[in-house]
Amino acid sequence: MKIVLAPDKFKNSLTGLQFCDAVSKGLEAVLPNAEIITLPLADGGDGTIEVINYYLQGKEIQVIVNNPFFQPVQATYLFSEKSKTAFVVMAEASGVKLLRQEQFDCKNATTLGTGEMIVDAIEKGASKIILGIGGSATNDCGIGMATALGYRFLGKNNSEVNPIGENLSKIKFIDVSNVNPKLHEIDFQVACDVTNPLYGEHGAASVYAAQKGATKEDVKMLDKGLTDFSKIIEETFNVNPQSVKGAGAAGGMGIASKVFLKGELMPGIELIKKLAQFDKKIIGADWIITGEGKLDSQTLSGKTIQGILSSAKAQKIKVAAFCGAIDISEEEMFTMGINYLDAVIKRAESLEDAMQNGYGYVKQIAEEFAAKIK
Ligand SMILES: O=C(O)[C@H](O)CO
Repeated sequence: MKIVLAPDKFKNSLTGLQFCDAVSKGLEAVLPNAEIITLPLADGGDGTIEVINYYLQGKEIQVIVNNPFFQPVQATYLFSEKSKTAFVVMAEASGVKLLRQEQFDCKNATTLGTGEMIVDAIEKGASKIILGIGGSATNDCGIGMATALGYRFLGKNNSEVNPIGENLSKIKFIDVSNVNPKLHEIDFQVACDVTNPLYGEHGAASVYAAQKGATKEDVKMLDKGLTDFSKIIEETFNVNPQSVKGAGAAGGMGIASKVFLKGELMPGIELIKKLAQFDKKIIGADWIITGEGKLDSQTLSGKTIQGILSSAKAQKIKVAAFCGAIDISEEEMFTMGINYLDAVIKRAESLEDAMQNGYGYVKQIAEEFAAKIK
């Protein structure tokens, strides 16, 4: 029997790897001869660094860069000397997680620090960079990041424009003559957390800027900035930003990654599945066991479990989900393609007990499951 363990994290309770450890122990107690393969996954958000490092076997690199408001901050990225691959998460340098809510002010924020992490990775000799975008405090269409890489954004009288969202409409010309010469030797893969277009009703500013401190007027001004700047992008790179899915991720970092880095954009889960060689490693499996903190109909749209279900369906592999809590009906579960479902909360005395003793409960769930499929 071949069983693949492919969980997301249980937020504030178990990491994906702890889940795999608990489930392996539970399965081995009942099915000592089963072949168990551990492939933790993530969608590009929280917990992704740990999962990526499982596959990359990289070293944590600490570097001082600019935070969203041009102040020094220590940011961490991963680097694997062996595969010359770096994994850079923009939120480390340019994310809302660095700020208190009252500091959110995306019109004045920059992605410069993300570019500085990329420069550091290039200097370390990276030939491939995986860039996770999302959770940003910015709406600068990636001009801060691009500035760190040598692009110059010029306004009236060829004056250099400070790389913040508020200034996008001032840009008349992009000077590419001083771009870091090593930049285009690097293979950039970009994990986007959303698929929004750059501007308009569903664009970066209209949908996300208010969460990052923009007033109604700011949102309008930022959306106009993205619209104006998209024309400059099209003139310079011959790419229509509005036709790029995910262009509006992270305040326009989606399109920035495409035109300035020549990166390939994809949903976070798909990128991590690729890194894990997921579709290859699950060949011939009898079961895939997945899990996450809470399973509800919303979780199933576009997140980690959805990515697992699509791969499992393509190879006709049965799926079991062990979750913290469940908020879907049995009918929904079958429609989604889940064949077996159990939850920690059914056994725990309270939410606190479920969170604190998740490991033991998950192991128990795995033992019961193994006894049923034996
Ligand atoms: O950073 C942001 O703007 C959101 O996470 C969407 O990408």
